[in-house]
Amino acid sequence: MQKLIGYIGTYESPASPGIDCFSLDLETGRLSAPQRRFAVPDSKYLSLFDGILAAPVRRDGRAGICLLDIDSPGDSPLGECLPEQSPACFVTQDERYVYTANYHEGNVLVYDKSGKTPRLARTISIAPGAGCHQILFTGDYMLVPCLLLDRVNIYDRSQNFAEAGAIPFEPGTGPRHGVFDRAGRRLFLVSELSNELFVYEWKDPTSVRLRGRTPILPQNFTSDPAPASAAIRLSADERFLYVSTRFADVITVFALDGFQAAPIQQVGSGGVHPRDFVLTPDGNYLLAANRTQGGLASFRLDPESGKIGALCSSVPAPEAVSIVLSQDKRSNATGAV
Ligand SMILES: O=C1O[C@H](COP(=O)(O)O)[C@@H](O)[C@H](O)[C@H]1O
Repeated sequence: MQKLIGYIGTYESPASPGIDCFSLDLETGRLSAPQRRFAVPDSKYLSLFDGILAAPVRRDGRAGICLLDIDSPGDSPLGECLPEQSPACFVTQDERYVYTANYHEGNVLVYDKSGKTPRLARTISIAPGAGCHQILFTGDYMLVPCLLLDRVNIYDRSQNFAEAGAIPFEPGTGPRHGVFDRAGRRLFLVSELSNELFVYEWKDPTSVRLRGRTPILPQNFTSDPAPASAAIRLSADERFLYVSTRFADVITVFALDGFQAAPIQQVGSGGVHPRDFVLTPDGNYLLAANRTQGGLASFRLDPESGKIGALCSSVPAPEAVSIVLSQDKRSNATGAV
């Protein structure tokens, strides 16, 4: 049986005190019931790189990041660094550094993970209330969607993170998450407040051209609370784009043709509050992390049309915030996670 192993970052609650682990059967789409894997409170957004999970953590009134070895049998972090007041909402990493975006503190922190314990190497303070929500890299440039400033800030890593420009938005747009295509030419951004998909042609920070802007929801759609688009993912073949919207509780599929993005389908996320979702590397499944009801839900994808098919499986995942997938090294083993 071919399986993928996944990890779920969560907001801390009695039902979600740490990071859970689950498996996905790649033949049937069946999910195993998530089980506690790491003792990390408020792990929220996970990043997996070379077998190491980086996650936010909150401990004893302090916050920061921890590093976890997914191959170690233990449930404790390899190391932690706690310089923050509240955990970050986004984490990413490369060979040497872990980068966090903190919505509440309005900053980006860079941690050096070359030692056993991560060390704070750099603080890029933007502004309290900036609502920094994500970090994207293309070439030497780092982009930070600042949801509450209606701006995506751009920094030059090769120049010690010097400011290199910004992409401005109209007030009340709320840019939240984005994704570049592999060529680094197209930048797709989703806005949480105006619920739109923006398509940019990127050359460098001085040449960022808006090529398309599409509403994600039907024109008169209302909900209480207001709809809040969240995650955005590009299919491996770069033909389709997927966006989740909380409070509408839908995933919207866009077909891409160059810089054109046309909505082709909108389906329920299998629960309530789809804060994150992922696509499996084989292009056959979409897994949605519904935070408040419905938990983790797996859907069959049609790689040809890009459309989302039947719900295959759903399992409880209270306070799910993010999902990461890793190839199961034991994919032919019978033992479940
Ligand atoms: O998407 C959102 O995220 C922010 C920040 O997340 P947090 O995990 O750091 O609290 C949240 O506050 C905002 O309301 C929400 O829409």
